[in-house]
Amino acid sequence: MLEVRNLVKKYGKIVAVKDVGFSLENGTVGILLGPNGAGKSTIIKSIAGLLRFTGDVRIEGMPARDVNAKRVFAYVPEIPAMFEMLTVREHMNYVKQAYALDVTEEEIDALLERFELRDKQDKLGNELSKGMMQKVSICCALLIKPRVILFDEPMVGLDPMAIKELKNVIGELKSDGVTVLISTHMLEMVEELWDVMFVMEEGTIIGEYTKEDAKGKALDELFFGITGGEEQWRA
Ligand SMILES: Nc1ncnc2c1ncn2[C@@H]1O[C@H](COP(=O)(O)OP(=O)(O)OP(=O)(O)O)[C@@H](O)[C@H]1O
Repeated sequence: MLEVRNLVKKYGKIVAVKDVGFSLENGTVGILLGPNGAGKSTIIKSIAGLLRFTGDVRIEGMPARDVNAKRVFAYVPEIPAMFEMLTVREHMNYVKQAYALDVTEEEIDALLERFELRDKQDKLGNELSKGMMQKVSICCALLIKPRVILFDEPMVGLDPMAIKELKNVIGELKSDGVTVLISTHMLEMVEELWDVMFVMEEGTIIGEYTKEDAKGKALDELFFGITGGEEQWRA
């Protein structure tokens, strides 16, 4: 479960996130939608503990900064950060050791296989394409077996096979009761996955809809309805 209360983030005089609050139950997929600059990444980075902010963020009921919360939390950033001199497999082993995970080499093999990285496992971080880095980042996040996972624009830069696999993974996480929050512009990619949609504009959540509220409407139809139409979005 993920709970966010009274989240405010300022960059100097710019108030990027204005008193945002929402919660996501176990086994639900929340989607953060909104135009460029709405504050989506700032929310994701605040939850991930990468920014100073005011407010309260709880992971499985624990303050997000608590080490026990961090143990069950994973974050896949928009721009993957690699260790230049570690191979793909060494990245996985690094996470395994840092989190003292009880995962086998076979489990690592299976994850690498899923994301077509098995034959790239000996490549160094600085020898990878952006899409490969993203896939390594996803594999490292999944290795933790998190209870709460955040994805910032996860589909951008992935090839169709990886997008398909990622969608399968998100479906499996959901069935396993994991809480998933995804920030994205690619509405069509998350159409079958979402349970709750949070529409952001200028640092606030201006609309929150569940799949039941949507009554079969497509995600883009709902989104453009709330934000004032497709023309405004494209402007
Ligand atoms: N490091 C920073 N310093 C100053 N202002 C920032 C910084 N990062 C973001 N902002 C500002 O905060 C606001 C929210 O930005 P944020 O990146 O959270 O939006 P976003 O919804 O994720 O946008 P996008 O869809 O373009 O990724 C914007 O006005 C942006 O200019």
